Amino acid sequence: PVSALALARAIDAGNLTPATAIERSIAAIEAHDALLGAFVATDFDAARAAAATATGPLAGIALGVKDIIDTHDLPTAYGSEIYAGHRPAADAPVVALARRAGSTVIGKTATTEFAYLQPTVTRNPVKPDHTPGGSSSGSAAAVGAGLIPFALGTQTGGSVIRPAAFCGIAGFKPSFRLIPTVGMKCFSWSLDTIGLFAAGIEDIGFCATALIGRPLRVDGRDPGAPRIGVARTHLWDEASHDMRAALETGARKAAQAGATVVDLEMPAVFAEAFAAHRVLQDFQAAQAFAFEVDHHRGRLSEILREALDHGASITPEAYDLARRTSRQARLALKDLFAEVDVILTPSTPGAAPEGLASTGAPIFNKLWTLMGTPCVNVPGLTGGGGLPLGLQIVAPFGRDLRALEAARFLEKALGA
Ligand SMILES: NC(=O)CC(=O)O
Repeated sequence: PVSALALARAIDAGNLTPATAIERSIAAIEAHDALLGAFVATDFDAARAAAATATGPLAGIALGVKDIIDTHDLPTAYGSEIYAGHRPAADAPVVALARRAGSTVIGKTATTEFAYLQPTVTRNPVKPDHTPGGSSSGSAAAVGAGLIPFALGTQTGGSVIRPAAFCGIAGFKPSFRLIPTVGMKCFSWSLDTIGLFAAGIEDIGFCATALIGRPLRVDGRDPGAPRIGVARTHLWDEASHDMRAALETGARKAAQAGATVVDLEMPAVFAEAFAAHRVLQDFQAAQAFAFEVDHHRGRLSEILREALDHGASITPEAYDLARRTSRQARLALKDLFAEVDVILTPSTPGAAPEGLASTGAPIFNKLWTLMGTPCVNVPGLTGGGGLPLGLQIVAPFGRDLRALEAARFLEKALGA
């Protein structure tokens, strides 16, 4: 993968121009994307024109925008034929902010249908006969393949952390509502979160700082060793042998690097909140997609129709109970983080599944998306067969810098 921070430093030093940096990304996309299938729309002439006058911290940084997020100058189809050729009148605010910071939107990256579970055509950059994960498939694959240094994605279940893990790159799902979701096709208004993909943790911190103007950089800093709680969760039996070994390796190397590492028992309320995620998500999606169900039901995938029908069957009382359970779990987080700074837990059940029929399971992500806590995928480990395995760092709500600092600590402890 290409480091956004290294590119920005070369440009700042006058050793590279933004135009040349963008040409490199264009050449890489032209050379490799026919096989990878990471992009669904590009406009290289517009990208060249933007790069020629780019200024700001992200000048020369080619940005891939997940096609669930509106752009005014590129079609936005949300991964569905229903919206083929759809041209929003305006950029989503997150895209406008990225352009304002100097980045060049080089294309729209492939999303699964409406950012749910029906896969798109994108392949895994490490092993093309495996899935790159979803729903931010194109963004993770494009960064993982080194085509671009920075991409935007979204997460409602596990759609940033899981593909980042499968593609061997850094993924950041910030605290809920840190970045505006306006202009992103809504799936669930209580869960939808915009996230970032980049080569490593320092690149994420650099891009996030430039994008939203918060001090989130972790390069050139040493905040000290974090106190880490290892959470195997109630889903531990679903983790593969490789992922179990990876978590133990991450815990051991963090301790060797000076971190305090303890095992965390997750109270039952978190398993209840995990179950509540589906109720809340599907209930909201059934309403968010009322238009598509009423006008284009036959053009929805079976897996999405099932979720929307399930959502339509949920009573307001059951939905309200799910919200109460979520609130109880968020309150219980205070106790969980009493003795530790961050939580270490798997990013996925294992390595990227073979084939493109599934984007894998978001089971190690959904709880944290519901909690609204900042999550970071830390790359660096691999399983049998050489596929990447990601470890997830979770920090308390609003402690995004702490999440990134601990993620950088772990990334260094793993050898990067
Ligand atoms: N939208 C989502 O987050 C669903 C998934 O995890 O793939």
